[in-house]
Amino acid sequence: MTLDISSVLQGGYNHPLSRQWQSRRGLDKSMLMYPIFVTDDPTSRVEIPSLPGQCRWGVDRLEGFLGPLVQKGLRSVILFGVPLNCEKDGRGTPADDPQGPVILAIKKLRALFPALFIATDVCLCEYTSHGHCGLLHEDGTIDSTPSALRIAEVALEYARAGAHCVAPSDMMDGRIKAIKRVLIDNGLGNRCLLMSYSAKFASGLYGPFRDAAGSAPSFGDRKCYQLPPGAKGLARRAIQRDVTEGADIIMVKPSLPYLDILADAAQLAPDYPLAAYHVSGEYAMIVAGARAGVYDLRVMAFETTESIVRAGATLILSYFTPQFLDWL
Ligand SMILES: NCc1[nH]cc(CCC(=O)O)c1CC(=O)O
Ligand SMILES: [Zn+2]
Ligand SMILES: [Zn+2]
Repeated sequence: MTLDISSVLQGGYNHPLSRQWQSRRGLDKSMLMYPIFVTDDPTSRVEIPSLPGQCRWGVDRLEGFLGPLVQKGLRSVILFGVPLNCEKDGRGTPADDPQGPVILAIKKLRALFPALFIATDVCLCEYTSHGHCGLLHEDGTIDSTPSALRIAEVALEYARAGAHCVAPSDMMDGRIKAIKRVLIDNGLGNRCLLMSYSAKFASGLYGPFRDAAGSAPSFGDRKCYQLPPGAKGLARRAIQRDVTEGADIIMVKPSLPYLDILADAAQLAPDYPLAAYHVSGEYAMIVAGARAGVYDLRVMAFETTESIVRAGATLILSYFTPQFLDWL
């Protein structure tokens, strides 16, 4: 029997941590998911100048880097691949290379830290020659349907490698349904959580990330797939759409300029864990302001993060995670 998308709930609470995310609480360590950049030089550790304190890590370095954080209570990470020695092409072939950094890191982390929840960002922009998040028509516009299918293929490979969660950040129409379908059809529907970057805005706050991941588009921008900053109605529709397409967690991104959208999501999807991505530019601004003497770093990290919780987030993707493990 093939299950309908609307029949499958178990993928959303297969893991002890995803079960905790189903209830609402105040800020604690289990609500933090730490974004990690994994590169294809296994021994490298390269600081990212635009993201002070964050590095690109080779797979062999993950144990030394994450071990102490797991000791301090780190519960989950989200992996981003940064391929530096691969042949990028129009369909992002290296994204699901079995020897690529993300798949190797999933397997390694599953073995090293059995209790750590491993999410993977799913997108093509780090792997396409043009740097866009989907496949393109000849005229350079997005070809949405094959994009969603290709993204679903990549998500399936991450889930097969052992990812507890796949999180598509591409904003292609139909990708949540396509991914959920492929997970169900391959026996992973009840095991792999699908977290949708549902309301992801075309923001100026992704600069440091694109720098870190080498994922800036080589031409044009992402405004035909990421949402216009002023678009409340579209964001609400995107959230509702992803709920009906089978998402287990809804995400809003960036966070502080979009707290109203987060509050809307809490009201539109009250029965879902709600994630907020406190993105690279938000982190870099807070660090820069603290360095300029405008305010205390810790005070602002708490104030912004608690505001995100107040607006309705039950899960926060944060570059401040290592500091919060000391502070909380
Ligand atoms: N699809 C790629 C992706 N996944 C997460 C981020 C941003 C994360 C951050 O800024 O911290 C981006 C950048 C973008 O869409 O250009
Ligand atoms: Zn992308
Ligand atoms: Zn466009």
